[in-house]
Amino acid sequence: MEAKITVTETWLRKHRLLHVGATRHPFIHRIRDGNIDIPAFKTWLGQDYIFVRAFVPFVASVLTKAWKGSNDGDNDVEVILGGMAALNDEISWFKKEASKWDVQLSNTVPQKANQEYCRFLESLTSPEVEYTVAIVAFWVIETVYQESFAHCLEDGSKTPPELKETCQRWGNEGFGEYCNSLRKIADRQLEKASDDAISKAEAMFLQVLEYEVDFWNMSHGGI
Ligand SMILES: Cc1ncc(CN)c(N)n1
Repeated sequence: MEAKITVTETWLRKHRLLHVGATRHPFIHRIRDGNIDIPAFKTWLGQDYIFVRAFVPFVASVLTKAWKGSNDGDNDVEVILGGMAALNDEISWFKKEASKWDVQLSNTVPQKANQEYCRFLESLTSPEVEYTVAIVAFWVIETVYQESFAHCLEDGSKTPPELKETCQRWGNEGFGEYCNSLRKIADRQLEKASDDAISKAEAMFLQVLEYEVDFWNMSHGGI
């Protein structure tokens, strides 16, 4: 018997070009090919630290929605809580990495694309954004980084040794399993969602991919 195609699978097929654009961006290709220019990496590092700090309240809002909107037997709260714990480590890692690369985090000003993305995240904390839509956004945000950085660790990649730890942070198997758990939660929610909620969630899927592309663009001179 053929496995049933999930909603997220249909979106990934339908919007393949945009998905590839977000997960195989030139910034990632340059890391993987060993051609990354260090100022671009440092720009990404400083900007992503700002993003991650804004990501925490968004994840907290998803956690609240999971607590209200999932059943006792589901482990949504545990999965999201695990993500929050990882973010705590991530913030410490950014501080350590910034000092290694001589990036002054306190002097880093968010660029336009980052400001807009952070503002968007803040808008998603509203109780009016349903759990299904919020969990889709969360899954896409985490998965773009997982797929992008895992690509830099595949056989044949020429990622410079000093950037391997960065790629491991999101490209490791454990992070991949966590992203799969988020995807399963999203698909379970989508299975029981109204047509209207599914359309909103699909629009969210596309919007997050676009924000991610703009975010990568920033690191190589885009605004
Ligand atoms: C822009 C962006 N997107 C996703 C992630 C993964 N948490 C991140 N750190 N930064």
